[in-house]
Amino acid sequence: MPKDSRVLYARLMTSALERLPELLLDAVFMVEEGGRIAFVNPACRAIFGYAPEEMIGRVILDFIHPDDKERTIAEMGHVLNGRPGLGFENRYLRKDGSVAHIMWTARWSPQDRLRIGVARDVSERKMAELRQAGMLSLATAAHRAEALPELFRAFDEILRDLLPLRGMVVVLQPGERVAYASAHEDAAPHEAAGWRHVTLPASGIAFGEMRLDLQRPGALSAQEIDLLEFAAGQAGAVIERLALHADLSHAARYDELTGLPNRRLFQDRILSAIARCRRGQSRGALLFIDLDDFKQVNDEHGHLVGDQLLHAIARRITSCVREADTVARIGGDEFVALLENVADLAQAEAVAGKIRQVIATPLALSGRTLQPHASIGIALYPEHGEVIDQLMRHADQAMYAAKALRKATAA
Ligand SMILES: Nc1nc2c(ncn2[C@@H]2O[C@H](COP(=O)(O)OP(=O)(O)OP(=O)(O)O)[C@@H](O)[C@H]2O)c(=O)[nH]1
Repeated sequence: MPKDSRVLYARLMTSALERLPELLLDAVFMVEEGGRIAFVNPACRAIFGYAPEEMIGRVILDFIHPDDKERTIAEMGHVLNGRPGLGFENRYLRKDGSVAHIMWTARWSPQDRLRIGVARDVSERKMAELRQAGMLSLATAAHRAEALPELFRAFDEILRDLLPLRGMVVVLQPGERVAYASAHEDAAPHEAAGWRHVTLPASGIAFGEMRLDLQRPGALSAQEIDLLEFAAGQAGAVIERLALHADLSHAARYDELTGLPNRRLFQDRILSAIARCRRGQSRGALLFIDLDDFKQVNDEHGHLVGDQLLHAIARRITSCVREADTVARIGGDEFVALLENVADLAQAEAVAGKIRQVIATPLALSGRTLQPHASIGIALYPEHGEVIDQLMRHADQAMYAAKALRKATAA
């Protein structure tokens, strides 16, 4: 290099080096042993929102996010003991109150008795990582949820770390039923403007809304809106799954035509009724009710009228027993009634007589009048059996005997 060029180059280098603190995009700090800031370059304004003169002379810990103070003090101790700090990350509070995620390199200069630190704003990368982790947490919570309040409580907690969220209300259709609420008492009503409403969708239908009380409702970033929509999509899928589960679980235990418990649920009910009778040393009765000549109704008037009759019979039997008693449909035209705290056989017979009588009331169906009849067999706990099979067999046989007697009398 010619001498003139070398001189020019050296001059340029000196000038650039002199202006280096202003040119750097990272913030360079010099911090005294006690933590007081001795110097910071102008880059601090873009990163922290403060001018250098607002930071110099103050203790650096005052700017740190309260939750990160403890581990930052520990890290400072390591640097002071001569271990260079590389890649340490913590959070600072900007002048506007928002959070800045910072990555540090720092070393202790013994002869200057200063800690030299270079701070890089990694907020964008950090937020992207947190959002990614947040989405995973939302999906996991959605996968695990067995009830909606539990789901929205988890969502509330996850979203609070990622959004300026103050409170959340979830309303479901129909009827705007509030499924979850964590809003502050002094918050504006969640129907008011200022709350952000996000639709809960599933299979193209809106199930309701998540309503969010945000510190800056109008100024969410595209990524924050994506996150909210992801949460809403996950919640919609859970609502759909729980509704389907409720449907299936109901269908497994109840008879579709009459709405009465089916044979399976009846088995559970009779088991617990027997246990209660045993504990309370009380008596229970099992009534086996079978319609007479029901096949004829189907044959003469059609299956639909048969269905309507079964539905009406279910209502009629139910009207004769106490609320705590169980009426179930266990077969085509077979019903059972489970009566607890029965004094004696006479009392069970009185209920059976009432059922027989109510069933026999003439019934107008699709323009015809039907007069159904039923045969009823009774089994008493513990006299006729102490386990289900014995009781069922006894009631079944008693019903057949009653039916045979009726047929013989009618003949
Ligand atoms: N409409 C309708 N019919 C049903 C249903 N389930 C079973 N059935 C019919 O109920 C009838 C029961 O017939 P049976 O057990 O012979 O009883 P029944 O005609 O009442 O004769 P007895 O009990 O001897 O008096 C059959 O024809 C079945 O097809 C149902 O859900 N709806």
